[in-house]
Amino acid sequence: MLEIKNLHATVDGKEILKGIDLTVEAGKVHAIMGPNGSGKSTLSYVLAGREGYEVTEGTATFAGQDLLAMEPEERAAAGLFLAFQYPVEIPGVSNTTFLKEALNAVRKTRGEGPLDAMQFLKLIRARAKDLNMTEDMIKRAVNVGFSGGEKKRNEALQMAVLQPRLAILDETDSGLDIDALRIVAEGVNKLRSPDRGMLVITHYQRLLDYIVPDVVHVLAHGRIQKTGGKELAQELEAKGYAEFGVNEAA
Ligand SMILES: Nc1ncnc2c1ncn2[C@@H]1O[C@H](COP(=O)(O)OP(=O)(O)OP(=O)(O)O)[C@@H](O)[C@H]1O
Repeated sequence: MLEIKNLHATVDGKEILKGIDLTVEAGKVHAIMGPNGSGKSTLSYVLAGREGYEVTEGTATFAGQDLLAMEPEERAAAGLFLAFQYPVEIPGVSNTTFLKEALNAVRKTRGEGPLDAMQFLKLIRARAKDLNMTEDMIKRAVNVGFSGGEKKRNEALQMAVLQPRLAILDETDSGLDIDALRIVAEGVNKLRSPDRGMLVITHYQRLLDYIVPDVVHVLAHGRIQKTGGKELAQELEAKGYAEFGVNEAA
């Protein structure tokens, strides 16, 4: 599904990723944990194709395609989804309009016809209900005036509607209260499927109590330093990241 080899990337001329090797198989949930400033968000931005992040060495293939050669919108259309750590606000564009356009663009790539307004409304209402989101929230402009937790729920809604092949969740737990965390995690768990891969980036083991990962990686100093099963997350919670040293930037 996703195969990253020796990935190096710089931001403003500073090398942040220093040789990442990571394979996410279909049907698996991989978690990345690591101290502040270790490069977790940088990795997700590089995979999504965000401007300003320059890959200097290495490769990343997604479903057999050269991911790094694709434009960001081609990556999204091919089924890559990134739930942002800081979701952006889009004034003047309603959640419903935004998601309908996004879904129909993805459907087009899959060779499927567009959903009409009624079909789409039925879909988004059902998915919003699963996440305890009100009708008002799906009609409002994307993330405008949403609380931190509501924005994270909205990311989960986007993912539930778009049904990506590979979902990357960047600190989706931050800003969520305990009930919202459970609801969002349930939403994510519903999306677990044999043909979908997931990469969950988090600081805390708490999220991983709800979204139980198959594999856990520790990212520190721009590289994967350790890989293990779900028990590695518990170990980190107990011991912290001391054994991996403190990041220069932290
Ligand atoms: N535009 C930039 N210019 C210089 N350095 C940057 C820039 N953007 C990010 N960095 C640096 O890259 C490093 C990695 O940042 P990144 O956001 O990937 O870390 P992270 O592991 O996601 O951290 P956190 O857990 O705190 O969210 C940090 O030291 C950060 O200061």
